[in-house]
Amino acid sequence: MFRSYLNPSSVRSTCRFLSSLPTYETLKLSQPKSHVILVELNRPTKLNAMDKQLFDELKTCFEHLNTEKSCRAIVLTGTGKAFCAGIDLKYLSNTTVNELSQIDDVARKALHTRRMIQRTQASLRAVDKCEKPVIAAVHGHCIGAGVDLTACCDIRYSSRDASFSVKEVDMGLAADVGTLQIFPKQVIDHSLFRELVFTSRLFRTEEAQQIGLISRVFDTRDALLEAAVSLASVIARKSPVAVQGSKINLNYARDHTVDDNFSFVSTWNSGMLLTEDIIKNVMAASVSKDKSNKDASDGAEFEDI
Ligand SMILES: CC/C=C\C=C\CC(=O)SCCNC(=O)CCNC(=O)[C@H](O)C(C)(C)COP(=O)(O)OP(=O)(O)OC[C@H]1O[C@@H](n2cnc3c(N)ncnc32)[C@H](O)[C@@H]1OP(=O)(O)O
Repeated sequence: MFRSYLNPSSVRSTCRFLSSLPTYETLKLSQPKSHVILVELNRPTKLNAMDKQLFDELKTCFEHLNTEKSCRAIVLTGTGKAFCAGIDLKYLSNTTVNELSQIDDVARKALHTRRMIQRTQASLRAVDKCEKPVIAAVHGHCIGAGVDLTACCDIRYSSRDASFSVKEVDMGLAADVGTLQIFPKQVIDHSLFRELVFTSRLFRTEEAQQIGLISRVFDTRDALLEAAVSLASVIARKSPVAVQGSKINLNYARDHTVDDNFSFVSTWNSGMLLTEDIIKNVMAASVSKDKSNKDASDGAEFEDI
């Protein structure tokens, strides 16, 4: 289906790029538009539940895309009928029951568990830390670690059929890979968010929009993917210096004080304002003014980073 997004001018760079991509068993990668990479969680028979291999491959993949010049924006979705049904329950029970049963000392059990949690955190944080904007396109079930994964994305769209659950309380734990660490800095309706966390109850797109988890809802999955890819393509045509600098500053601002944020951006822009992209944008804007173009950066082409 995504081949239909390809246009002839992007085919050559697509082939060059795809041939250099590593392949994954639990992820499917494609390039629907120039500089846009579609990453699909690919365990459809398990509703894309995340096992050790998927966690590991997700980390490798996003660390690779972070430095891949041909990638400027990413759409993250799931194959099959769900976005993600959370952590793989077999993997969870294997790591929390089987592996721990072979360790006697309680401190060593704790350290073993801590390492597993930190490995899982590093996997999802690779999405958060990736300097290219990541758009989550959510359909069907989005449960537990699936919600954590969306917390690590920059923009979240969904189809009308999406349903969500912050399932961790019902599993007997506090969510530890994104939902409780990132969303409290972003959600609008904290009262409803806390209700959803404490009850683990399923919620639909209306409430997901109310808390600010989802910004746009589409009637069908095709419409969702088309909109997500098209948004990614708009972002990918902008100056990558400006877009990636904006993501770095947004993430920094989320994690620091206002004083720190002003200080950081003054140092950041003392170098970045020297970019040729500013000249290109100014020139494109003056041309576009003549032609009444609505997008100031239309017509400007920017070097890969
Ligand atoms: C360090 C800790 C880090 C992270 C912790 C995260 C915590 C969590 O993620 S908690 C959430 C865990 N997930 C769940 O509890 C969801 C379990 N799944 C379901 O409840 C249902 O599958 C469903 C999502 C409601 C969908 O139901 P339905 O449409 O009827 O499909 P099924 O027939 O149940 O599923 C199809 C197929 O997928 C397998 N599967 C679904 N979810 C998981 C999962 N989480 N882990 C492993 N496998 C899963 C299910 O077993 C079926 O497989 P078969 O081989 O066909 O049996």
